[in-house]
Amino acid sequence: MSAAPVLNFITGNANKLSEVRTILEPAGITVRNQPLDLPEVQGTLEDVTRDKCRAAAAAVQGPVLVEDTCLCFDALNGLPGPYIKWFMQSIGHAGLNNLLAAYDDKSAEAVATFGFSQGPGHDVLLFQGRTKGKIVPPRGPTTFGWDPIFEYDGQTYAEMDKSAKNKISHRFKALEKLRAWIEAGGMKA
Ligand SMILES: O=P(O)(O)OP(=O)(O)OP(=O)(O)OC[C@H]1O[C@@H](n2cnc3c(O)ncnc32)[C@H](O)[C@@H]1O
Ligand SMILES: [Mg+2]
Repeated sequence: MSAAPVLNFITGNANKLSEVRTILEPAGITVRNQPLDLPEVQGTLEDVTRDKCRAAAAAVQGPVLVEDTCLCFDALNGLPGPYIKWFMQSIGHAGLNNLLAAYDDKSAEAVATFGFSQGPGHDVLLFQGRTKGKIVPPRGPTTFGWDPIFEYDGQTYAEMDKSAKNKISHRFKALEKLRAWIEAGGMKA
């Protein structure tokens, strides 16, 4: 019998860590964590995650999992995208709504891109999940980032039960791909 898979998820975000654990642990995958604050380059969603993963592997000198989350507004050709963290910190929920005031199209996509590396010098494998929704004035608890302004099927992420979010979220869809790869023996290759 092979040993149960263990991932070292490098993130400083406690909410992300909690969702990843909730989604992967029922599949028998153990998620450890080192809360390093990694530098994040500018570029495509994939560039950002690849670079973050290489930096994490170099920092811990071993196998790592990282994730970068983007919130892409269709009317703005995908922006703020990977820069959503800085937009959230500087203009908040109201400012993000105001960015779309001039447009009828409020549609947006939440994207999670996980990167896995066996360690320094190894390739970075990407696992991406996308969920479409729309940007609305905030509703629900303000526990996690932009959850209150991202509406999916009539409810904001913040209004949904955690278990409901974890069945349709960008993060869940990306982790389904990661889980399938692990179950196919990918981590041992
Ligand atoms: O250490 P890392 O993993 O980088 O954690 P972070 O908080 O810096 O996260 P990102 O660089 O991926 O930036 C994404 C931003 O989007 C927020 N965010 C990520 N996932 C979210 C989700 O599912 N719902 C709401 N907000 C989310 C998060 O709080 C950040 O402000
Ligand atoms: Mg970050």
